[in-house]
Amino acid sequence: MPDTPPTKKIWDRAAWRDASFFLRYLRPHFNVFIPALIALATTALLSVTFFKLTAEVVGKGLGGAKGPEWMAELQHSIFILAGIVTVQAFIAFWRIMLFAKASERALATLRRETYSRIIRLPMGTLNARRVGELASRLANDVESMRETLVVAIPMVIRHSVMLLGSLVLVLQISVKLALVMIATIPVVIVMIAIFGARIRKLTRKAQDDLATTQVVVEESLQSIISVKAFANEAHEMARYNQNLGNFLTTAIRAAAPRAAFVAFIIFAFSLALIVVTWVALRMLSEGQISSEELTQFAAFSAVIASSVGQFSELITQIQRTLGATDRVREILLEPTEPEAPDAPKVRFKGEIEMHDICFAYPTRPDAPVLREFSLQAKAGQRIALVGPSGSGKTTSISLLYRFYEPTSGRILIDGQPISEMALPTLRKNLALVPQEILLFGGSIRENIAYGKPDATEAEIIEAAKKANAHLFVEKLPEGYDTLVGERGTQLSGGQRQRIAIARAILADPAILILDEATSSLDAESERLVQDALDKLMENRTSIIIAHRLSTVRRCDQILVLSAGTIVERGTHEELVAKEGSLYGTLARLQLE
Ligand SMILES: Nc1ncnc2c1ncn2[C@@H]1O[C@H](COP(=O)(O)OP(=O)(O)OP(=O)(O)O)[C@@H](O)[C@H]1O
Repeated sequence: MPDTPPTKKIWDRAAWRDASFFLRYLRPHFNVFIPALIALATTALLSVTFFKLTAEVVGKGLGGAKGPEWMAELQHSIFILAGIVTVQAFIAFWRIMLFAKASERALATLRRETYSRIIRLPMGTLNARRVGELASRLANDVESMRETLVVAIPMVIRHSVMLLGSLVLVLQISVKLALVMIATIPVVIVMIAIFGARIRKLTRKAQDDLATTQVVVEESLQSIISVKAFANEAHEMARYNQNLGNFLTTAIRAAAPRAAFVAFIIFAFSLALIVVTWVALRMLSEGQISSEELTQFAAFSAVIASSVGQFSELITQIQRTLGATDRVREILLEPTEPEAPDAPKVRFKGEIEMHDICFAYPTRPDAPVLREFSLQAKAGQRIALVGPSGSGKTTSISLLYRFYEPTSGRILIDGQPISEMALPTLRKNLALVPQEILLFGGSIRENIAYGKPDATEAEIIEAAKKANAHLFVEKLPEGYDTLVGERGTQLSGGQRQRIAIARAILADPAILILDEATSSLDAESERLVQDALDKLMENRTSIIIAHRLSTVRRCDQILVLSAGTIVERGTHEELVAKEGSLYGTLARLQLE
C-alpha cells in the first residue's frame, strides 16, 4: 500500500485539488447542478424570510398589539407564511431531485472511470494491489463521496445562506450585537484548521483499513471451496476480525477529533450566545432596542445557533470525504496500458521469435525469472514447454502477451517486434486455454461467445461441436441458455475445459497458448478434450505448457526449462536419445 501522503489542512493546495477533483466530475452536469444550487439558496432565503415574518408578528403580539387592524394584519401575515411554506415545499422537491440527478450522474462517471482504470491497469500494478482493495475503493470510497455530494454540500450551502441572512437581519437590528456574533467566526476557522487535518488523516487510514478488510472477504470467497474443505472458516473469521478490529480502532480514533471539534464549536457558540443575550438584555433595559426587536433578535439567534451546530458536523463530514478521495484519485492517476481504439485488425501468420529474454517481476526485481530465454516457432508449429514448477513457463507466456516487458531481449511475431504493436492487435491474435478454467457468471452461450462477442448462433454451435461440447450442452434442460455459476462451478472440469476450447475455436487466433490441465480426467473425458484440442490446434501455432507425454510427443519442438533457462531443446525422439537428459528422466518417470 502506498505511503500515507503528508497531512493536509482545509485551505492548503491539496485540499483545493481534492475539491477541484470533485468539480471536474460535476462540471458536465452544471446545467442541472446550478439550478439546484439556486433552488437551494431560494429555499434557504425563504426559511430566513419565514423566521423574520414569524418573529415580527410574534414580536408585535408580545409588544401588546390589539384591535381589528392588527387582526387584519395578522391574517395577512398568516396567509403570506402559508404561501412561503407552500412555495418552499415545491422548490424543495425540485431541489432534491436536481441535486440527486447531478450528483448521482457525476458519481456514476467517477465510478465508471475508476473501474475502467482498474481494469486497464498493467499486470504489474494489479499484482501490487489486491483485488479486494481495488473493489473497496470503488465501493466504499466513492460511497463516502456520494454522501458528501448528495447530503453534506447541499446542507452546507443551505446553512451558509441561512447564517448569512440571519447575520444581516441581526445587523439591521443592532450593529453591536451582530459584531459580537461575527467575532466567533474566526474561532470556527481556527478550529477547522486544527482538527480538520487530523480528521482527514485518520479517515484516510480508516478507508485503507476498510479496504484491507475487503481483501479478506474477496479472497476467502474466491477460494470458498478451500476454505470449507480445510474447515478454515474460523481462521478466515479471525483474519477478518483482526482487520475489522484495525478499522474499528481507526474509525473510533477518527471520531475523537470530530467529536472534539463539534463539541468545541457548539460550546464556543453557546458561550457567545450567552454573551450576546446579556448584551441584548442590557441594551433593552437601556432602551437601545425595543422588545419587538429583541424577539426578532432571539429568533435569528436561534437560526444562527442551529446553523452553526449543523455546520460543524457538515464540515467534519466533508473533511472525511476529502480523506477518502485520495486513494481514488491515486487510482485515477495510475498509468494504464496504452489504449488503441483504432488498432488495425491484422491476422498474423503465427511465426514467433523470442530472443535472449531476461526478465524479473517488477515486484521482485532481484529475482531473475527468465535468463537468456529463446524460442523460435514457425507458423503452424507445436512447441511444448516442459520443466519443473516455477521454472518460468507461465512467465514466458505472460511476456508474449505483453503483460510485462522483458528486461532485455526481443520478441517478434511474423518478424515484427511486439513492443511496437497495438495491444489489441497482438492480443486478439492470441488465445489462451488456461489450466484452471473460470467461466463468467452468465449463460453457456455468452461464455463461448466471449472469444468473439459478435458471433452468430450458428458459429457458436459450430465451435461447440468442434470442441465436443455441443452434445452435453444440448442435454442440459436449458441448453445454451444454461447459466453457469459465478465461477462455472456447476459444470464438471472436463465440461469447463471444452467450453474454454469452444471459446478459443470461435476466437480463431493465429497463436494458441495451451496450459495443459494437470488434474486428470476420466478416460472418456480425456479423449473428448484431447480430440477437441487437436481440432483447435489445427492450422495455428501452438505453445503448450505440457504435462503429459502424449501431448509432448506430438510436438515439433520441446523446450525444457530449468530455473528460467532452456536447458534442452529438440523433438521427443532426439531428447530421449540424449544421454542423461533432464527430459529423458522426466519421460521415464511418466512412463513408469
Ligand atoms: N506475479 C508474480 N510476481 C512475482 N513473482 C512471480 C509472479 N508470478 C510468478 N512469479 C515467480 O516466477 C517464477 C516462475 O513462475 P512461473 O509461474 O512462470 O513458473 P511455471 O514454470 O509456470 O510454474 P508452474 O508449472 O508451477 O505453473 C516463480 O519463482 C514464481 O514464484
